[in-house]
Amino acid sequence: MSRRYFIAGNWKMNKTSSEAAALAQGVVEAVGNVSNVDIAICPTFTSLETVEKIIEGSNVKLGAQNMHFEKSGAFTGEISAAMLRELHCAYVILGHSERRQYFKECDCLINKKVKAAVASSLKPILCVGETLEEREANKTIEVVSTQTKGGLDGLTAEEALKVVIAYEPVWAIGTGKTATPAMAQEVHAEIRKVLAGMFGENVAEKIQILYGGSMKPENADELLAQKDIDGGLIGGAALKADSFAALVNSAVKLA
Ligand SMILES: O=C(CO)COP(=O)(O)O
Repeated sequence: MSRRYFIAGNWKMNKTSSEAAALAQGVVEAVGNVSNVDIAICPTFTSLETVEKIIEGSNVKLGAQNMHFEKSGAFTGEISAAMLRELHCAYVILGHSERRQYFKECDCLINKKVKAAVASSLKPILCVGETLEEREANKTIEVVSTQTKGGLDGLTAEEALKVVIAYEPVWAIGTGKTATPAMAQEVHAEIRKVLAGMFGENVAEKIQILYGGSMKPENADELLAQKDIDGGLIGGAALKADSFAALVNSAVKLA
């Protein structure tokens, strides 16, 4: 496969800076030398600087969990792309279902953030995924296609190559319920078709599409073995260095 595997940890609103430092240290010790798989950890804003100092010089990259699309200004409580770049963030998670659900983020807003991230040389990890209700109404492909198109609207093919997509079925996040490898593969293949339609097949073949939703060491091998699953965006299992390392090692075996 020409695409590299990518394992990213989304720590969500967990870990104080001192706790984050300990976890980052554990991750670096376990997988900091891995070179054939892309690895990132995404702590809270308040821990970015601390974590960056720990992972510096290793193969573990830094990511943030959100950002504002404006460069600066009167946006109390918000963080800009330039602020993240100065802390050496390489990635930013955008459009996570928790942001869509609890903070009412829509495709149009997420699209502005994706464009602002790319313009600042931050790689967006654009999250898409259906709710249980949408899956039961057979709307999975429609929802995921709309979110993918909406999030990437107006990007050039060259810009699209800087984006990572994460398919995260909402009903699988934090629930212990995982999409079966076949279910996930089906949606990943559809996302790649949407990308091919927007940017051409050559570009679509190069874009990493991660799976997220109760991914853990016990189910990772089978998920990662699917043709269009290029890695994982990990929540709960990324909060312990040993389980995160086990996930990275699943990818290492297949790489
Ligand atoms: O939302 C997720 C990653 O962004 C997945 O979370 P869990 O791995 O805890 O299900």
